[in-house]
Amino acid sequence: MLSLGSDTTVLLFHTKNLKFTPKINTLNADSGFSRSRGRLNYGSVGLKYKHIRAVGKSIGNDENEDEDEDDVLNATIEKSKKVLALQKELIQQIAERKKLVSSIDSDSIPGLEGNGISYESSEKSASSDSNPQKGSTRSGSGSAVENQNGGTVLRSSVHSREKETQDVSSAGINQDFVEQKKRNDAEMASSRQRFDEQFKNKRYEGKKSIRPDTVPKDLSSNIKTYSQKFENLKRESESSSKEVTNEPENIESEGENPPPLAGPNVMNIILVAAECAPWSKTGGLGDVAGALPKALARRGHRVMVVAPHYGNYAEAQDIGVRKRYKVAGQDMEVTYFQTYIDGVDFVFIDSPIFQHLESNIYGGNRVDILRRMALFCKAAVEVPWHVPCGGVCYGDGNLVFIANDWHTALLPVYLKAYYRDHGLMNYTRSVLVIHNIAHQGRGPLDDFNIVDLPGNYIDLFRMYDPVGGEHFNIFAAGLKTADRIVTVSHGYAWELKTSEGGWGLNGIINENDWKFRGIVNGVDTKDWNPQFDVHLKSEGYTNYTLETLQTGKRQCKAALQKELGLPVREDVPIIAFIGRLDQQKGVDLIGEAIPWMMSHDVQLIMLGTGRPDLEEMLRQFEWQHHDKIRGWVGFSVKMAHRITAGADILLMPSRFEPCGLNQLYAMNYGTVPVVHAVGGLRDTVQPFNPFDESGVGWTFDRAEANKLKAALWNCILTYRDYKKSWEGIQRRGMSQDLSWDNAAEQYEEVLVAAKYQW
Ligand SMILES: Nc1ncnc2c1ncn2[C@@H]1O[C@H](COP(=O)(O)OP(=O)(O)O[C@H]2O[C@H](CO)[C@@H](O)[C@H](O)[C@H]2O)[C@@H](O)[C@H]1O
Repeated sequence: MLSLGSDTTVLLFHTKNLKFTPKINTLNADSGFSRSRGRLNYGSVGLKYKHIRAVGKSIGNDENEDEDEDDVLNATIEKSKKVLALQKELIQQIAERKKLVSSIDSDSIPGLEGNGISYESSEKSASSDSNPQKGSTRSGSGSAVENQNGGTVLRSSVHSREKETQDVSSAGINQDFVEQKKRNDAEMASSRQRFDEQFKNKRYEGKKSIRPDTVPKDLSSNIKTYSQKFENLKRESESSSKEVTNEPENIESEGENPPPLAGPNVMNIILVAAECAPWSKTGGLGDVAGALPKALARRGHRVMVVAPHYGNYAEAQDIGVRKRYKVAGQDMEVTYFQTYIDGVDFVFIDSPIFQHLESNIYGGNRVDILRRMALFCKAAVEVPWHVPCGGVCYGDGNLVFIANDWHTALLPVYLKAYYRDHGLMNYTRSVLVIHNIAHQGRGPLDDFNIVDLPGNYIDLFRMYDPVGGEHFNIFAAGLKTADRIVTVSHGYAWELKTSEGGWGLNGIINENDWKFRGIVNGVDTKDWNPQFDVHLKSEGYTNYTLETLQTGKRQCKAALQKELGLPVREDVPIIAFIGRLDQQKGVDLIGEAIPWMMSHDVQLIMLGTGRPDLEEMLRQFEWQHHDKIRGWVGFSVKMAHRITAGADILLMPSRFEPCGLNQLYAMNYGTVPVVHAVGGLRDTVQPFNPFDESGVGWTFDRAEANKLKAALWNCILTYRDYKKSWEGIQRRGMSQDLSWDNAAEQYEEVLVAAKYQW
């Protein structure tokens, strides 16, 4: 019989399933060998399954086989126990680490007052190990301590903070600190890496231990028994770990889940936006800020959204952290509110200048808005240092910010000017997303004084165009400074590089083409899903699915007609428009087409706010055609959902449309889009082809009323006379995977590219 020395770190197996090359240290030949077994060393992938036996197929008598299977089972259970012990140990470490960090004063970040950043806090906050600054041991400023996991944290005092402020040089940055910080960085990074690896390996081992696909194939017959025993062990472990702390519940249960989809690319991501649904929303940006982070979190990343605190949000708690920042020479205090929903940390920055603006986010004069956005970006960059989420700050290692539109385009600039230029936040990157290039944060060059940057930074903002002459342009500076640029569709990515579509920034975008990419937005399939939509649960509306499309939609249509006081008729097509009333959305083209539309048997429902003349136009049309038109002037999320469900056709004659979300929502609800083939609309609405019954809507190639009418007419005809084709269009629209998951995967590629860019 061929046997193995039982203490050898060895493998004996002849399985085709395991592809690594084993080291055979000891191998004793014997007669009557019936199977191979031994120990596996997975060292090359960081796993040490020293006590698992890999059992080869087959040969041998039954008695031995039973015995061996028992052995195998016992070995597997033994191994499971060990993995659980490891998990417990990890949980214990986390609990201890939490205790440690909560006892640490976070005020260890040096003052950068000359650049408008000041640090005066009266609270205690936890700090992450990954923040190299916090490990600074500059004399008098604090003492670095190594925590159990190899991370380093700093104790500092109010005294030390004052001293730091005095030490700030005329350039605004403490040079002593920077030098010391650079020396510490390497040490800190390797200590961080040690911790990460230790953590990762333990998590991985935990996962490996129970995923059937990681158990050698020959054990498959035992998996059932094994799983049963493992479940018992797990339950045991669950009850004991809950006593330690409630947070690691996730970590422990990770053993049950597959590894994160992001695999080794898992990182810390902070999306920063001026609006975030459902708390604040004027349009698509709010939707994206509310949904994309959740999809990134589903891939295994640690994700945070930072938005201003415009109102009192029931879910968010004041975490008691206070910081002060200077904006245009004025000292401003911010506080932080935080909540955790669907795997994402939502952090709201509170300041008197944001309060009560929830329905007027971009209100006020140019300077007011600029001051708000400057304060917001300054505070947002430091959130990973100051705001503990689940007890631990994100820190600035392995971190990527996602800034959005001109409102947060200052963030990449601050990240560079205040930190990266001074050897701080070395492992932090920024990505800037263009949702709409038409708004750029333009102003006179004097606006540079408001953003508090070193004089040499003015050139990043300086722009010239034939209309505005020389001016100050925030978007331009953000695009140049960000590590990567994304826009929200491929079509718009192409358009942005043209003089017609780039709105003066096409030159910069072309120069930075190497770091620029289009990624089509997705749909929040929890919020915008006819099956679960909370706005369809009352007043005659109903939830529906692909299977119940016909009955469900019919019921929603009747409820909508009833709610709006239109004749309740099943046979008349309802045409809808939802959106901001401005030049971009082409509402005026609908206005031009209304006399023609009214000559046909249709109903038209328009929901929007914006330009006063266009709002007035909506009211007028309703007044003139009261039996056929409803023009709802206002912002109503509930009505947007109900219209999307109850209408047959959604009109989007946008002059330009970076992506467009309403057409995606419409298709999800079996509502057929008729759109101008531009930007993201062209990417997402495949025109109907009656010959092969393909496509999901209608498109027209120029933003002109006649083109709109022609496309709409074909659509109405199909609705009336070709019911089968109509249903096919609806079904194809609903069957698409429009979720954020695809987009999140592509964002991840961009974030990884940014991470490895130096
Ligand atoms: N009166 C009203 N009442 C209730 N809800 C209303 C409303 N008016 C608009 N909405 C809602 O606001 C959102 C609008 O999203 P869009 O993507 O169509 O446009 P927006 O131009 O704001 O976004 C920009 O950013 C997004 C996100 O990247 C891009 O898709 C888009 O092309 C770009 O112009 C939708 O959720 C819509 O239902």
